[in-house]
Amino acid sequence: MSRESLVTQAITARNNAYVPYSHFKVGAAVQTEDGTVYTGANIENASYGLTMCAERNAIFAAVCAGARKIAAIAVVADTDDGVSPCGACRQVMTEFTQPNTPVYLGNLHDTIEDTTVGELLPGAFNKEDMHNA
Ligand SMILES: O=c1ccn([C@H]2C[C@H](O)[C@@H](CO)O2)c(=O)[nH]1
Ligand SMILES: [Zn+2]
Repeated sequence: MSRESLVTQAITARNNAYVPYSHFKVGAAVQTEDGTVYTGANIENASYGLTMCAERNAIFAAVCAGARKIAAIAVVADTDDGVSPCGACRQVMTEFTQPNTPVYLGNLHDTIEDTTVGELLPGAFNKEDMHNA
């Protein structure tokens, strides 16, 4: 699947964002190692801190379906440049990817910035660091 196609699926997923507080819709799509795509959108709550980001919803959908390895991630929002994932999402991306896993940061105007999970969170804490786990 092309990066454009993954971004297009993230843009479609964004339509279902639930954002009555910020009015800032975000969409995400992740491709697993077998090629299946899972999508997510941000879901807010009257208790603001319970909000869940689009990226994590997409990753968790893949993991709930049994996937453990994610091969590519796309995130989109109505931003001037590609949207920048929050720190929590960067850490969750790290759990199911490799440092060189591509991340496509898009907007609604055909911008796609290419980066990687390792560039988004250098020096991330990861499960290989935990000798006793
Ligand atoms: O990468 C991001 C950045 C923000 N948000 C959401 C959280 C909240 O609903 C809204 C404003 O922060 O955007 C995401 O889903 N992903
Ligand atoms: Zn986030």
